[in-house]
Amino acid sequence: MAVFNHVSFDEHEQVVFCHDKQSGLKAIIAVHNTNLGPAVGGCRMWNYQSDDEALTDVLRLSRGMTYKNALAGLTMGGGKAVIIADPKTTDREALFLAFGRFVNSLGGKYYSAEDVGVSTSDIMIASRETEFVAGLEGKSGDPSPLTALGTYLGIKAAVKHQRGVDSLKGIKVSVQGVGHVGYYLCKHLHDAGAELIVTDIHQASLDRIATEFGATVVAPQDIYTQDVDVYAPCALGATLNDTTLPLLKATIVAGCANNQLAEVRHGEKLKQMGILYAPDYVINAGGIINVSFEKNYDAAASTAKVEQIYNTLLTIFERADSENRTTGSVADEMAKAIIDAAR
Ligand SMILES: NC(=O)C1=CN([C@@H]2O[C@H](COP(=O)(O)OP(=O)(O)OC[C@H]3O[C@@H](n4cnc5c(N)ncnc54)[C@H](O)[C@@H]3O)[C@@H](O)[C@H]2O)C=CC1
Ligand SMILES: O=C(O)CCC(=O)C(=O)O
Repeated sequence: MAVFNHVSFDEHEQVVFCHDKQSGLKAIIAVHNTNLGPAVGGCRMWNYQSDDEALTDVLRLSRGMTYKNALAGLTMGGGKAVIIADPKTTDREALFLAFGRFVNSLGGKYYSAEDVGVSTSDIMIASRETEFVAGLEGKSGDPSPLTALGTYLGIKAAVKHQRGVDSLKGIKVSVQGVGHVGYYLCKHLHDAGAELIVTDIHQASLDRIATEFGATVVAPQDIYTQDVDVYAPCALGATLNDTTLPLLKATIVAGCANNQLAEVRHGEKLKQMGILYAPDYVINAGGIINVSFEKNYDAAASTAKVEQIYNTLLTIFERADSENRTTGSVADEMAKAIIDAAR
């Protein structure tokens, strides 16, 4: 398994492979860039099919955090961790204590938090071994509601830019993945009068959304072909790829998932298809913004900063149009300027 020659290696500062025999923990922590401050990003727990799949994920996710944190105006670098294990594992205490010890061993170069498969209670366990975790109960807590708020405002910005309207009433949105963030996003969209078409691989999560928000439920493979205005990817990454793009009927892609584009060229393809893409790390920054308030938590200040995502996206959309570029390349250029200036 190559690291330095890996296709997703992007001058990462440090990649740490962690193994704890007693708990069985197998994890990888990737510190991408610390120009702006200590690397901060959540921990994902997933049933990776191979170590290489886990490495690819953590390299891509940590790079995304560097760009996300920079563009959100945070004095934090980018990092991420993955734990190679079934996210439904019930015996989690030893695992997260061991994870906390590895995070601690980095001495504050990397701060961890929640991501897919990892909840606030897991991070609370890790916090018994390290101070370098965030998203704790009694402090900033679960980041998902703020990620959902930012994503909802990002959808509004995209609709405003493309159609010139402020309201989401009657707008059809397909949501792929109704977990922590997807649930709160559906609530915002439902309250705003949008029509929801949802999918997930967990029936119980779907039942809740159908009951509470009157959403139409479709099978996972059918989500791409829905006749909707907006497709909101809110599960795992790389769902915008050669197979799915030709199926899309939506004219806007705006969701909370990290690493939505399988490759950069899929951003070009979306542009050619006339589909407005809200760059993932811009629209989904609400959680990390909330986490950045961990030390002196101030809900109003956090919410106000998350609300800035709306204007940041409008700026990106307008620049992409006027310069005839993809929204992703405009966002990357803006983020890189901030990261390089801090070097
Ligand atoms: N939780 C947060 O605050 C943040 C989350 N994100 C990203 O947002 C996405 C969702 O995160 P969470 O809601 O926290 O995770 P989650 O694990 O609570 O929810 C993900 C949902 O997607 C479903 N899912 C998985 N594979 C699927 C498939 N093939 N088709 C349909 N559904 C599928 C899962 O069953 C689950 O319900 C992830 O990509 C995460 O990295 C990004 C920023 C912050
Ligand atoms: O929201 C979080 O839990 C931390 C930030 C993060 O990992 C992310 O934005 O992907």
